[in-house]
Amino acid sequence: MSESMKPESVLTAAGVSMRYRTRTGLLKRFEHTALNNISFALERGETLGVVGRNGSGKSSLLRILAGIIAPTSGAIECPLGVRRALLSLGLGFRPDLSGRDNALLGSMLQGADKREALAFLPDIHEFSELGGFFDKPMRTYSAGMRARLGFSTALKVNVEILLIDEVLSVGDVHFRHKAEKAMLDKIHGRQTVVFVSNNPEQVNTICGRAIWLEEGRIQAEGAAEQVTAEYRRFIKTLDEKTGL
Ligand SMILES: Nc1ncnc2c1ncn2[C@@H]1O[C@H](COP(=O)(O)OP(=O)(O)OP(=O)(O)O)[C@@H](O)[C@H]1O
Repeated sequence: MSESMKPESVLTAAGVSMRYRTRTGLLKRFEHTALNNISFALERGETLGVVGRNGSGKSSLLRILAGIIAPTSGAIECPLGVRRALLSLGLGFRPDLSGRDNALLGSMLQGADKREALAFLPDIHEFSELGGFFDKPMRTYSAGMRARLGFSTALKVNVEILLIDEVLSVGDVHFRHKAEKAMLDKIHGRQTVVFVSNNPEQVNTICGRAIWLEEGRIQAEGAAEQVTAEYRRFIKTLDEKTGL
């Protein structure tokens, strides 16, 4: 491959570890290693899937990639000015504000100026299919409705790296199909995405490359098809062990 054809890393994780300390009693602390020495490079324009069981460290990794929490050791290297947005259920919404105001705030938090953010609102309203609920406080929303608003807002805003945590797993089938199609359009438009899901089929459809996390370590990394097949085999073995 010539120098000019080489994929360009837009973010790298170098030996990232995350240990959570929780106080479990007056003199007792519990320490848990959620991520253990994770290293990978994210190429500009790629869609990287992250699969793994509950508690394997997927959300912790996304929050670290977004810069919301700092790793206990290791580092995330990302050039200054590269905008990252985390799309996650129940994150960052103000329950007493309406969907409209949250969409406005969310767009501005993700780097849009006020005029741009105001101009996004009709499209966000339409894509989310929230109808009259768009002007109701978000505390009245179901989980699926919150996901619709979050997804529709993130879709509109232009960030270099979109970090998506499980949001396609909620909402009804119609919205899921629509969201998947919109994601694929964005991906073809050279959006860089990290996509976390418990659903290997979905990762296979959407992602080119994938990482499988197991107990905070990278268990496999490579073409999405291969990694998800390995992950499925692992789940099947677990199912068999439990007599399922
Ligand atoms: N703030 C926290 N304090 C203490 N422990 C935490 C905290 N956040 C996560 N953990 C622990 O770290 C581990 C990884 O959690 P994480 O949410 O990253 O996993 P996950 O793969 O996203 O799980 P799920 O699929 O269930 O969402 C879990 O054992 C969890 O209990």
